[in-house]
Amino acid sequence: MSIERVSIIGAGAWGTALALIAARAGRQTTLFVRRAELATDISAQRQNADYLPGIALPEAITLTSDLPHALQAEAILYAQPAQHLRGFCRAARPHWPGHAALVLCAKGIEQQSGLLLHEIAASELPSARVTALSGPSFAIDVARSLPTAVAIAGTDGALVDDLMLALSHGAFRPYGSDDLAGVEVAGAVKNVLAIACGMVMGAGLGDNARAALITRGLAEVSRLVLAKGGRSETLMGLAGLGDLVLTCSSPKSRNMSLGQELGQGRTLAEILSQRHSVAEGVTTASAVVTLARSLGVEMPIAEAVNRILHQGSRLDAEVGALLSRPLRRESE
Ligand SMILES: NC(=O)c1ccc[n+]([C@@H]2O[C@H](COP(=O)([O-])OP(=O)(O)OC[C@H]3O[C@@H](n4cnc5c(N)ncnc54)[C@H](O)[C@@H]3O)[C@@H](O)[C@H]2O)c1
Ligand SMILES: O=P(O)(O)OC[C@H](O)CO
Repeated sequence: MSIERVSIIGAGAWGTALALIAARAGRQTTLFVRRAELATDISAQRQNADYLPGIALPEAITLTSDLPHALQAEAILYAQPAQHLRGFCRAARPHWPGHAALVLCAKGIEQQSGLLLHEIAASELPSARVTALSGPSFAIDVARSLPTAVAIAGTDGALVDDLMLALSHGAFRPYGSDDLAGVEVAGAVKNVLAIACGMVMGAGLGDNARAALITRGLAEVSRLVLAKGGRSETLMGLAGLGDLVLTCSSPKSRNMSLGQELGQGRTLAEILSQRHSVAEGVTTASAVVTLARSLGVEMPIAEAVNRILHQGSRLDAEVGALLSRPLRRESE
């Protein structure tokens, strides 16, 4: 299938960057904005001042707040926060075009159910051909045309190939994968681990501690990926190690910077009250704990992050508990 029309749902930083990718690749590009006045503002100013200030949006990107109109496309890229996917699917269902691809570009797990995003889409939007786009990709770097590689995953190989062709251009390079579950789990859990890394950096626990967290975090994500039917090779790829390293090493990450502020002693409520950007790891932390427990997967770092974020536990107590766990073989 030739993909000419690409619509992006959500005009946050990532949705806006994805619209730039599609337009630069020569696609007929529509960016769906929930609020009509914001669509008018962005259209008039040709920039998204709230989420990607200073980045010019070409005329080739059409802004709309009319969902049925936005759904007139061969590929529909979902770029709102993960917790809103179910609501989007329900709103889109009556208007969903026959064979359109749904590309999940959010990174998270549903808090109530512990479901992955493709599982929500399969139940709420059964006619959609579901794929996911994930990997190390700060929106601002993509918007500035800095070199970026991502994974596009789906079980329909021909569709994955079509999406790669439709979105690749210049410095933006997608790789294909058939491991939808692996790519999704890796992309969601890295946000929780980035909060953990931010906390240890904010508390001054040092680079050794962060490297240990990244490595042991990778071990626990691997267990969850395998339990969800994904493959361990995916963890060595862009959506796995690539995104984990990026997000756990840069204060440009909203998740890592939120963790840093927590590590410096601020409360979650204070931090969230001063931000308008999403840090998906906050909701994913409890979702991943629910999911891991239901599958009998041990995830001590995610459990610790969840207790600090949502149950009032202290960082020093959680670090002490992690360090005093029984000694074991690294590959167990
Ligand atoms: N920013 C990045 O660099 C980046 C890169 C890759 C993936 N992502 C993922 O993309 C998703 C969106 O992140 P972002 O960075 O664009 O967010 P953002 O913080 O820049 O923007 C917030 C977005 O949430 C939307 N929103 C707020 N309340 C909503 C509601 N009630 N219903 C529906 N939408 C609502 C806003 O319209 C806006 O699109 C997240 O899952 C994130 O993990 C972000
Ligand atoms: O800013 P973050 O922490 O949401 O990370 C953004 C992207 O997921 C990085 O790949």
